[in-house]
Amino acid sequence: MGAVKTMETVQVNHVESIRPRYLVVMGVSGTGKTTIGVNLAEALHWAFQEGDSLHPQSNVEKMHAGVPLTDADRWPWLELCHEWLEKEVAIGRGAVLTCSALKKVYRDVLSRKLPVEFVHIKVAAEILLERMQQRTGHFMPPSLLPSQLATLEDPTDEEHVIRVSGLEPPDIILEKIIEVLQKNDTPRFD
Ligand SMILES: Nc1ncnc2c1ncn2[C@@H]1O[C@H](COP(=O)(O)OP(=O)(O)OP(=O)(O)O)[C@@H](O)[C@H]1O
Ligand SMILES: O=C(O)[C@H](O)[C@@H](O)[C@H](O)[C@H](O)CO
Repeated sequence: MGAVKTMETVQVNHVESIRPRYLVVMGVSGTGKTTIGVNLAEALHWAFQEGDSLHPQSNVEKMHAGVPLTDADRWPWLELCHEWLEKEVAIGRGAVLTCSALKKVYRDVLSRKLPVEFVHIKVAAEILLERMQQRTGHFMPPSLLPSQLATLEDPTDEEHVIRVSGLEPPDIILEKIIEVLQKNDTPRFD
């Protein structure tokens, strides 16, 4: 993939019409959560947090060693992610967090008492493997992709989920997400 186009090169009109929202860009490793999340937050002038940065070092070392995380490994991390979202909701400026959020119960932690919505990026497994193999300097080994896919509970039937294909170029994905945010402005109050 070529360098991700900066948002200046992407036609993003009337972003000011989008009210502050709190999005978790989710999906298995390699789907493009960071690539999309960073640029989405930049385009919307919202806060951004890389969920991976909230992992304790023990989790990073475990994944780097090719060992899948367990629920027990993830609960404290998910609570830190929730805490960040809660802080941003209180500020009220809009925010984007990247977090794999593989299971429904994980998504329930992230959205607990908060108007959190999810953007699920979907990419075919063989493309994910290729991307992870080509990626350099990242702690996540491609060998963990099968466990990521096996753990994922697809949020197909869940509410408050924006679904996008991660196969298109990042700038197109960004435009599509922003279009959905502009068209579907139903606040989440459950
Ligand atoms: N839409 C895209 N088209 C092609 N390549 C992409 C796209 N989005 C991301 N990539 C590439 O795929 C790799 C994974 O992207 P990225 O790190 O953003 O994914 P991620 O979901 O955050 O991964 P992880 O959860 O492992 O951190 C990177 O090398 C990135 O440049
Ligand atoms: O829940 C998990 O198993 C982990 O969070 C992984 O998803 C990593 O964060 C990420 O994918 C790094 O590549």
